[in-house]
Amino acid sequence: MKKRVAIQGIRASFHEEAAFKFFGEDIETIECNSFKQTFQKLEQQEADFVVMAIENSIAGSLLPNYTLLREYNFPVIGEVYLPIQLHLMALPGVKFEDIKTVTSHPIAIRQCNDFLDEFPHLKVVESSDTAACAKKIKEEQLTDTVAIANTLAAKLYGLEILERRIESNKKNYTRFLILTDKQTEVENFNKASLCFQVTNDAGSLVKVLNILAELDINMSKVQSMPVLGRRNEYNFYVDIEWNDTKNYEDAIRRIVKHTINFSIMGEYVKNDKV
Ligand SMILES: O=C(O)C(=O)Cc1ccccc1
Repeated sequence: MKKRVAIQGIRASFHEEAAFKFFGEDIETIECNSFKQTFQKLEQQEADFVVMAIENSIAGSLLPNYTLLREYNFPVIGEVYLPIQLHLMALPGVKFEDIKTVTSHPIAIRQCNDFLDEFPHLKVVESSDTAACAKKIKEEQLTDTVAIANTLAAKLYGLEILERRIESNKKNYTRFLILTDKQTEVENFNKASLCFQVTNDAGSLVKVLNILAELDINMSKVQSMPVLGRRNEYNFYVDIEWNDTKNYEDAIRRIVKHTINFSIMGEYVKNDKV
C-alpha cells in the first residue's frame, strides 16, 4: 500500500514537493485545509505521515506549528529542506499585458517582492496555498489572473510559465518536518529536536548550553515561544546535532536535571542539503 502523507494544501503545493523529495513520488497525498487537520488525520489513522513546514529562510519560523508539535506529541522522524523556486503562470495563450491579478501563498508573495514592485498596477491576492491558486485559474478559466507557484503546479493544472524564477533571493529554502503516529526507531540518527522550559532566573538557559558545548554538540536552531498564561516563561525548542551518540545520551541525562517539562520531540537523520 502507498504511504499516505497528509499535507496542508493541495497536490502540487510546496508541501507535496517536499513530500516527494523525502518519500519519492509513489505516495498518496492527503490534502488538508489546515496544519491542525494534518495532525487529526494522523490521529484518526487516515494518514501515515505528516509533512509540515517549520521554517522559511525569509519569513522565519512558523510559530503555530511549534505549538502543534508540542500539543500532539507525534514524533518527528525526519526533515527535508526544499529550495523555493517560484514561477509566474497563467492559462496558455494569456499575455503578461492581460494580467490584472497575482495570486499566491503569503510566503511565496513575500519572496517575490522585487519582481512585484516592478509592476505596481497588479493586484496581489493572498491564498491558502500556491497550487490552489493555479487550480483555480484552470477551473475558472481566469484569463486576467496569474499564480506564483512551482513547476509541479504548472504541469498538473495545465498552466504556462510566463516568467521563471521570480523569487528575489535565489537561495531561499523552507525546512519541513516529517512526523508519524507510530513510535518509529530511526536508525543511525544524528539529530534531535528537543523542547523544554527553564526556570526564570540567572543563568538557567546557559547551564543547558554549557552542557551542549562541553559535549561537542552543535545547536543548529533555537526557538522560544511564550508559555500561555505565564509571563516571562518560555518553551525552548532546540535542534541539536552530534557525531558521537554517547555524547548525545550524556547530554540528555544532564539536561533533564536542569529543565522543566523536557521532551524529545524526535530523533532523526540530519538531512539539510537544499
Ligand atoms: O503554498 C504552498 O505551496 C505551500 O505548500 C506553503 C508554502 C508556500 C511557500 C513556501 C513554502 C511553503
